[in-house]
Amino acid sequence: MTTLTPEIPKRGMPVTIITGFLGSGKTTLLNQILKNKQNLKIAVLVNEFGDINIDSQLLVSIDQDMMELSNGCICCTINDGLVDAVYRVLEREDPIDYLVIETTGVADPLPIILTFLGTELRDLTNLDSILTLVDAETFDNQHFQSESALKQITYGDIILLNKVDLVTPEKLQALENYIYQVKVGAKILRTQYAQVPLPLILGTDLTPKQQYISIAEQDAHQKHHHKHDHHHSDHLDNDGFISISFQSDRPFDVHKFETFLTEAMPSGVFRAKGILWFNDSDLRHIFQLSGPRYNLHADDWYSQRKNQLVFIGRNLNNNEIDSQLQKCLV
Ligand SMILES: Nc1nc2c(ncn2[C@@H]2O[C@H](COP(=O)(O)OP(=O)(O)OP(=O)(O)O)[C@@H](O)[C@H]2O)c(=O)[nH]1
Repeated sequence: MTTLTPEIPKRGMPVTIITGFLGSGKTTLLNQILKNKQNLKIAVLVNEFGDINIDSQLLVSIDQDMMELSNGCICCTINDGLVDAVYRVLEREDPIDYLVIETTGVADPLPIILTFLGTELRDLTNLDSILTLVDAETFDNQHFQSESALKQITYGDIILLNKVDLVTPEKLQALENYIYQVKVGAKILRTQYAQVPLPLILGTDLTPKQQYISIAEQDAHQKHHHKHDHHHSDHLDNDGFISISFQSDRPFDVHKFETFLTEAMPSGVFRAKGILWFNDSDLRHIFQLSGPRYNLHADDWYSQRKNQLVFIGRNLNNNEIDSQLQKCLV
């Protein structure tokens, strides 16, 4: 990772949007940016699909420049929340150099792009680039039967083909060929743990703004004539992903939890993450499940001990997951 900081243009607060499907490495990239930002004052906006914000607790630096938007997706249900949050960043007394937004894994980037280029935010901000993470291990030409996963590539100014450590060179080449088919002339960077020199991804001014401004103007014109707003994203219906959360002030029995993972995890779960408290440990355990893999790693508690878990997938039964987890509590 180079230590150079990018040249940031002066007009309007630059904004970079990080998108990519569930578990592709968005929070990992955000952490790389925060670790290597040097003197750049970066504000971070993290949007999570579930009603508990796990990601914000896993960021390297959590301070007043970080805002969470949980319990909905900024591309649809809580778009107003996005606008308000951006205004709060703009109104800060000590000016911010750069805003980075992490979207949910099921977000359609277009409504978010249009929020920046089709409102008065257009003059106050400078949409710099859309970065799209692609999980090289789990992504294929079925793109999880998710329209959003495909749109994330279509609207990505830079595609970070991540997790290259988990696949063969042949699979990587095949994926690149597929991405070039979906997006002619795509800019693809191969990454492991989203490591990339910051000047390659920040301050690049790659978003084709004029193109989106025309779409926004067309939308406004159609709205004026009472036509349907076709850029409202209905991805939740299309893609069928739902999120289930579990919280408890009691610890888990580690063996029971492991049995849950190996024997009772519903097959519809595509992504899970959590901060776990086990009765026989003084450490907090970060739990990550993404596609076929899961891992647990331990570090110190910074907050009151409790269990917090989020499961994202299709056809999930809240009661079933809840009762399985209740049984793991001590
Ligand atoms: N082996 C490997 N694991 C990776 C790589 N990048 C990220 N991961 C792991 O993949 C899991 C998911 O990474 P995140 O950065 O949380 O993914 P995300 O896109 O933010 O996930 P959501 O916010 O839930 O959509 C974590 O366990 C990461 O440590 C990589 O390049 N190689």
